[in-house]
Amino acid sequence: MNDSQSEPALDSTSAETDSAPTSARLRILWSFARPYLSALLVALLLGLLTSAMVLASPLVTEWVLETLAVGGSLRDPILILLGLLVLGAAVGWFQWVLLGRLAEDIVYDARRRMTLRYLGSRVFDLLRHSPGELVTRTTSDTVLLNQAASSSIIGLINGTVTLIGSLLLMAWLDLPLLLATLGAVALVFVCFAVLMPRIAKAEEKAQAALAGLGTEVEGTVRAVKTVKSSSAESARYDAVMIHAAESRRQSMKSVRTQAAAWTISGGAMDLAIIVVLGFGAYRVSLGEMGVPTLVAFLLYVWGLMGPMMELTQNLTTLQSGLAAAGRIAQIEKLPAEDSALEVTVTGQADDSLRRAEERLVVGGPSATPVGATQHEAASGTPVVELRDVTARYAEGAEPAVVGIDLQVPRRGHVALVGSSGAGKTTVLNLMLRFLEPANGQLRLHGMPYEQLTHAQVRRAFAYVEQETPVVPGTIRQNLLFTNPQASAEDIEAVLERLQLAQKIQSLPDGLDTPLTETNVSGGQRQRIALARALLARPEVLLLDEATAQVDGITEAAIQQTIAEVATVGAVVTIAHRLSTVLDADEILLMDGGQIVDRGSHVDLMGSSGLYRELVAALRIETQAR
Ligand SMILES: Nc1ncnc2c1ncn2[C@@H]1O[C@H](COP(=O)(O)OP(=O)(O)OP(=O)(O)O)[C@@H](O)[C@H]1O
Repeated sequence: MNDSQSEPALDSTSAETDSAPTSARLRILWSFARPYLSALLVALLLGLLTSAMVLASPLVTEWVLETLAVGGSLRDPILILLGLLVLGAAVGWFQWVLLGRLAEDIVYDARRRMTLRYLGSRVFDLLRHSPGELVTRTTSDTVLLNQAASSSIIGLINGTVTLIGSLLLMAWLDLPLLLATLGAVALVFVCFAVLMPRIAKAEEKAQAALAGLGTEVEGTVRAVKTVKSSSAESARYDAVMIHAAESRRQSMKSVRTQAAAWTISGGAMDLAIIVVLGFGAYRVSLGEMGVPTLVAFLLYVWGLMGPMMELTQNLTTLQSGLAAAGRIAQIEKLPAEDSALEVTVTGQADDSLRRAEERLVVGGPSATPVGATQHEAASGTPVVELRDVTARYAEGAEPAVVGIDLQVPRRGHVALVGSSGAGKTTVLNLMLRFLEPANGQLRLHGMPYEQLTHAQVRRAFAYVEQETPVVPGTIRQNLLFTNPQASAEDIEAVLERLQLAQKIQSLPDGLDTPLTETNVSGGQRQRIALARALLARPEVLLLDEATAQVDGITEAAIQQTIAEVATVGAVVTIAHRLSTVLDADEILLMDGGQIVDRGSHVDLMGSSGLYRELVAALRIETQAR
């Protein structure tokens, strides 16, 4: 039994992180930056060097002016100024590149981990989330995170150092003038302290609206045919635009507040310059200070805006980054299929990434196929077996199937039939280990599923879904992703057999044409899925027949595929067609989550009223066609 099905799922409302204390959010953010500590330290050092050069320039300027006043040689101070300029530019360039790379490394690493977490998570826990929401977390949240975890940390430190350094040097140059400036500096700080939280809140809300926008657009595009055929464009437009309008409203709030903050602070600093100029000129006239000192002081006042801007901008970035880090960290709540796939999205000082990559990407030793031993083959051990299996989709929910006993022989065709909701798809979900049983056991070649990895179990199967979704990529990639080793001859033969060769030749790039919903028909897409299953040479082919009408060629292709595979391996179908039922070696009749009868078509026609009803319905459907 696997009771971990009840673990909390990812919180789609983000309410938890929103209420998390800043210290917890900072810890999450830091966990993203920590692996790059050495690069961060170098960037910080370079930043401090730049600050030192920025701070030194006015003093050297003062020296130039003083030298000019006494008629000395300007060579040394000018050379030093030029040296500072060149060195500052070089250090600034290097720091820029270093921070840019650091930011990209952080975002790349986060995306890598998130993708592995999605791929390794339990199917139905992942499906509970809207793809749009997961897309936003992987794309835009990671961008907010990278800025916060790299440049904003450095920017905050640099800004603080430059600001404090400037103030100290200004105090050293002339204390009374500094006191006259401090009023303006204090006004700027109060202004930002009051307005910044509002800016951050608005940006956070704009980001949340963006996630909603992604979800709505994604859902609308995906269901565009239903939307159009039900003339629901207006309703979908409204649903999308609510989020777009909210994003604009919040962003405008942020823009207005930022404009106010910058106007007030810019005005305050301009005022400070006028005060310093007036008061400074007065003190020069009294002989209490020299013109060079006044100029140097003014340069510091002009320069003050720089670190203050740096501090406030980076504080805003940090705020958005903290919220994004919180949302990204929630991905860790997606329950993994097994512990080896529990990639930590934060706190990267572990080897979970390597473990998961070995499992999912390079297919380590765990993906070794489980074959039947000669003894098992001889003794007729079923390839797949369900023993008294009960399963539910969520803790506390009604079981979807109860006490299922079922054996799939190594060769032949087993058909599952039953009305809608009878539990047929659930049986396939269990076989593919998308769902864990609450009770009972599944076995592959006599080996309990618990002793095998998910990859080992799945290697035995090829699964043709009813809706056969298009996996992004070319037709060739779609055909080969279960068996990349299939030869060109194999592909050609399978395409010929399923009457796809001509269609594919007619496409502009043949097999290398991207597969989309529009360049092949539904039936052709289904045949491509069958071709993929045939190329995989599975031990067990699982086929969920389309309930909707399929074209004659596709129906014949399905028939042929089942017949061919059943002679060399096992086929389990969810049968929605009379012909499929008639072909089956064993039919399992399901009702209310249980197998209520089993046998051949002839047996069941004699023994089961429910079966006769189902067959009558299929017959009517067939005749109607
Ligand atoms: N993802 C899911 N989450 C929760 N309950 C589910 C889920 N999938 C199926 N169920 C429930 O499990 C039960 C069995 O459903 P299942 O899909 O296995 O039936 P089915 O026989 O395949 O039906 P159909 O022919 O309509 O596909 C139903 O009560 C269904 O509501």
